[in-house]
Amino acid sequence: MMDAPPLAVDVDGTLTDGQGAIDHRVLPVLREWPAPVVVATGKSMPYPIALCQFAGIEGRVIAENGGVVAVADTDTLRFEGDRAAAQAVADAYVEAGYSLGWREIDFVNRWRETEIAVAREQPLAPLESIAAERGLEVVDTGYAYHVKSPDVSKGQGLEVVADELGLDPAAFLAVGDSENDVSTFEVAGEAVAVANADDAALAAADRVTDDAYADGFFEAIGVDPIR
Ligand SMILES: O=C(O)COP(=O)(O)O
Ligand SMILES: [Mg+2]
Repeated sequence: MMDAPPLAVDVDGTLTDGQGAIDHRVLPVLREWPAPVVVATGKSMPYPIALCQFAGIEGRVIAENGGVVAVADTDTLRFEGDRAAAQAVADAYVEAGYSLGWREIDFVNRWRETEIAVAREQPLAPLESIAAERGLEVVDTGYAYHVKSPDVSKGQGLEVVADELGLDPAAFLAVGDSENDVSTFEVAGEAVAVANADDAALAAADRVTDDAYADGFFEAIGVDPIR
């Protein structure tokens, strides 16, 4: 086998099962991967940082769809996007009679610093029009609607992380499942969508796995996990 490439890996739908639970078999695989692993997610920062911590890997994280980038190796923490603008969209959406759809104590947005996420059970059209009025966009990850600045993306985050690590972004193998992974797929040298991916990710991928979720991730990186 050729040298293992650095990985840019999505979380929800890629390292998880269909219910959002991490497939425990990914933890030793991430830890033993011989090249850098970058976790690139729409979730807020504490989730991927905790994943890195508990998997025993260096904290190299793209959170909030690129809004927050952390590279422990170089003591880097970078923010993009506009939380206040996203909050104004959320406020106007609630003002118009809708709800963000989370529980009263909102762990989805509590530590979110550059965007706002809305539950997918909530109406999308008014959220999109309110966001567009304010120059923001809504991205559907299959797990939440994210109200974000259009110039922020996981792919831009990957360019920052690669630069910090002294790597060419084109050296990365990216694995993901949704619209918010398309920018990563464009920046990475090789892009693999897992079988459960949405149409945007399928169209942007160089390869699509036969297996779904974490099994698709293992297939994408050519690893046979211990069960
Ligand atoms: O937070 C989400 O909505 C999706 O997260 P993901 O980018 O790890 O799939
Ligand atoms: Mg995903």
